[in-house]
Amino acid sequence: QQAKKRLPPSPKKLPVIGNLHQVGPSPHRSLQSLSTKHGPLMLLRFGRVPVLVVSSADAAREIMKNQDSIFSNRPKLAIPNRIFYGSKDVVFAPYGDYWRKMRGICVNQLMSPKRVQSFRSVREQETCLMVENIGRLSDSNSVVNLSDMLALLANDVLCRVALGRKYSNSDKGKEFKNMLTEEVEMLGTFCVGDYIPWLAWIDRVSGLNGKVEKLAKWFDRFLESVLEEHRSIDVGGTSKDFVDILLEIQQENEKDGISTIGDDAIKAILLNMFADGTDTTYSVMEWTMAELLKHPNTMEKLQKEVREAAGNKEEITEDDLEKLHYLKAVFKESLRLHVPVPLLVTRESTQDTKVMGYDVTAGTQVIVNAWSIGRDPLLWKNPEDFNPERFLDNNIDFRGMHFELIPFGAGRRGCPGIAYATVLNELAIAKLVHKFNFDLPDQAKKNDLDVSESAGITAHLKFPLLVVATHYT
Ligand code: HEM
Repeated sequence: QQAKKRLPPSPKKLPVIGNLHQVGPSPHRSLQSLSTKHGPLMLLRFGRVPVLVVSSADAAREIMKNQDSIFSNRPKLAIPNRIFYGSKDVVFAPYGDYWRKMRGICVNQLMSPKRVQSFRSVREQETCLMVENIGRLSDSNSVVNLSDMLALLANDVLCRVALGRKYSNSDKGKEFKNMLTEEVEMLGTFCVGDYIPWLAWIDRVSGLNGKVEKLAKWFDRFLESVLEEHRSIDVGGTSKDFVDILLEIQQENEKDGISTIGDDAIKAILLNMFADGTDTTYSVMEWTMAELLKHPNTMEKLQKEVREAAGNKEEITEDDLEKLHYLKAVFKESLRLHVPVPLLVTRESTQDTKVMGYDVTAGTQVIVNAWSIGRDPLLWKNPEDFNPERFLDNNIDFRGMHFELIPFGAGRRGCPGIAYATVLNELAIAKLVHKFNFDLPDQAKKNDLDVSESAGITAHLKFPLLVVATHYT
């Protein structure tokens, strides 16, 4: 029976670890190079776990559209399980009724178009503040660390939207930011015990378990205090933040006697938002600015479009974004080349099935290499070039319908934060290129801008983006 199975091609494995030794510090790159040898559907083994690696748009469509219901589970992994209160969140919750309920809250309550719209003033105030800060540095001829500015923007906006206020000016805020960085790093960390259970002691001895425990406890204390504050202070008529909304749902559920979402679920959702919603958003803005600095003609064309749309107005606003077609093309091109989460979020199959003629067994983990699909020469002409023009004469989009461009995933488990991320990104980039001309500091000019990638789950620039900004008048 077993012998009749037609499994996808696999590279050679080593005993015990399987193919783990072939996944280097940039897994999307090593998996891409393996897939050029073994094909767009490749079966690896990480320890005892079968892992299907998907590297073409057709294979991704098969997994995330045609057989989406079979591939909508997430594997239970030790680190997210500990951080998100036993997977009581949305991103890592197993596929089923609980996930459906939490996803519904995300899509209909927290991330609905109306709600995203209700935070317009937060976005406008925070982007204006960023422009003022850059303006001050420009007045004193100082170099601007644009990476820091954009990270602060993404963080401050989400803090206001989710928690009702910013924390960046306090010591607590600095700690919060460091903890978030650690959280994202932790989520990208490989836990030996997940794949080779009898070697789980390595995670204890290496100090990994202790670090995760410390982080989880810190966030728990922090979010407890946020919930307590919201319960004791009536925020009145101002627009509701995520904590207000989640506490309201909790109270209504209690009144109706429905199995309620507990405090742990609320804290888990909030942690999802920060882990998935800040680092990714800031990564796209940072890469976009880096590519614009590397491609002065593209920068000029974009500045022309934005400045013409602004006309005599002091500020470009969200109302103007709709007509900024070139800006949208720049955003897409940036997401194509620099997929913020290059391997998306791992899925897992819940039953035996066939994919493109190959047998895939239940319990197989599935990694979709969106980064590699975005650079597939069969889909994209000169894929390594940054060329927004490629999007001007077609309707290819990143909302999960066109599988050659899936930075937000697709299907049931696709990202519910697309609208939130898109409007903030477009507004921030439009404001920057409207108000300033940018150049590289002399030293960087000599060496040309280094756009290499850092290692880790989110692909950032390896070095902070330092620029000289001059006011455009
Ligand atoms: C540029 C910004 C962003 C990128 C590139 C991104 C990317 C992703 C990806 C790749 C997934 C997994 C999709 C899949 O399995 O098919 C995901 C899921 C998710 N994202 Fe995002 N995301 C971004 C922004 C946000 C924001 C701003 C939020 C909320 C504040 C958010 C909340 C979520 C949630 C809750 C899920 C889990 C969905 C589920 O499993 O049902 N994301 N995101």
